[in-house]
This record gives sequence, structure tokens and C-alpha cells, in this order.
Amino acid sequence: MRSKIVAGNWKMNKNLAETEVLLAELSAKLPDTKAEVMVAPTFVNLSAAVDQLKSSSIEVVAQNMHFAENGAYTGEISANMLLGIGVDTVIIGHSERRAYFGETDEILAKKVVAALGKNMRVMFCFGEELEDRKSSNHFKIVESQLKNALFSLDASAWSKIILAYEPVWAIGTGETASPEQAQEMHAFIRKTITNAYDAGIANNVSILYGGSVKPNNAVEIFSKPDVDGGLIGGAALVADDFIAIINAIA
Ligand SMILES: O=C[C@H](O)COP(=O)(O)O
Repeated sequence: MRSKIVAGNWKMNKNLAETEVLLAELSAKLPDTKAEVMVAPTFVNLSAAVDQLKSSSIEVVAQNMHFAENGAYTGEISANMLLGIGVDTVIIGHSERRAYFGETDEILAKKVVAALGKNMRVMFCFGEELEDRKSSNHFKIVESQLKNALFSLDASAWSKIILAYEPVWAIGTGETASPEQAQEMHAFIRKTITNAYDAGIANNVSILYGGSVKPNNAVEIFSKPDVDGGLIGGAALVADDFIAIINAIA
């Protein structure tokens, strides 16, 4: 049975002091929810976040990792380093990594394999750009992103995968995919996974929507049958907004 998940990707925001304040507020206000709640602070604050949340149900996850075990990769972070501080879920393939840091499907496939090889959970992000949607190429693009990075995996690996569909044109723009557009794509993603594997795997994987989810649109987006929660950017930086979005999970 797939789980509902609300994850906050803090991106390059919040220094240590600000991280502690936001986490304290989130812990204090966290409602009873059936959603798994995750936060992804920046690398330098992960360890402090894990310590601060050790008696909370909020999970601390990483925004990225390198595929190599260790070695001469200045500025990079390995799976072992994350595991060593108690972080065992990692976001891979965020559109900002793809756009600003040249992460290709090939690199992302290696990262996915490296994380799964360490028994980590992977939140894999993907989604089309505006031009793809305008030219009605969005289904093709999404299908190829999934195929290139994930469809060589053994079926057994899928219990460790969470998907986050994030249309690039909706990220940080205030423009959201309509609930119908999100549902249409999420249903397509499940059909694509059914074709590549089987319906059991497709129905068990959580598919989150990301892209300008806010307190005022979360209920409608999350009400769609194939939307299992959200990957939240800007609104995850404000405790009351993030809590309201968690509360939007039915
Ligand atoms: O990782 C989160 C997404 O990029 C969404 O960001 P946003 O909610 O600020 O649009």
C-alpha cells in the first residue's frame, strides 16, 4: 500500500540558526497526520536537524548525493556520509540539479543505483519544461525520464522509490498544474510503470506532485486519486504554510 507523503525541500535556504527555529516550530505544530512528513535542509545543517528531530516523526532527507562511494570529488557528498549521520532518504533528479548542475539522465541513473545499493530510499524527481507542454511533448518527456533513470532497476528495488512529478514551469513560479493536469500525468506515470513492470508496482509507488503547492491549492491537488502528496519548495519555509499543506492530506 503506498503512503501519503509531504516533503519540504528547503533548497539553499536557512542557515543553522534559522533551521533550528523552523524545525522547532514545525515540531511544536505538527498535527496528527497519516502522511509521512519529511524535510530536506541544506547539507551543512542535516546533522543538526537529525539531532533536533530525534524524538519527532519528521524525517530528515538529503537534497542530493554523488554516485561515487568516495574519492576526489571536491564539494560532493556520498551515500555513506548521509547514512553516517542517520539520513537514509535522498532526493535525486530535482530539476534545479538538472538545469544548473548538468545532471543528465545517465548521471541520475548512476545516483539512483548508488543510493539503492546502500539501501537508501530515493525520491526521484522529473517533469517537463514549458516548451514540452506547449508542444504536447510532455508525456513523451516524462516517459523517457523514467525509462532512462529507473526502468533498468529490478522490480524489487521499487519498494525504495518515491516519485515526485514536478513540471518545471510550475516550480517557484506561482503557476501550478491544475489538479486535473496533475491527475492526468500521475495516471499516465502509473500506466507507464505498469507497462514496464506490473500494476502491483505501479499502484504501490507513491507519486508526489511538486510545483507551487500552497495552503490554498493543496486540498484540491491532494484530493486526486493518483496524487499521494507533495514535494513543497517555497511554502515549506514557512511553518504555518507547511503545516496547512500537511493538513490538506485527507
Ligand atoms: O522541490 C520543490 C519544488 O521544486 C517545488 O518548489 P515550489 O513549491 O517553490 O514551486
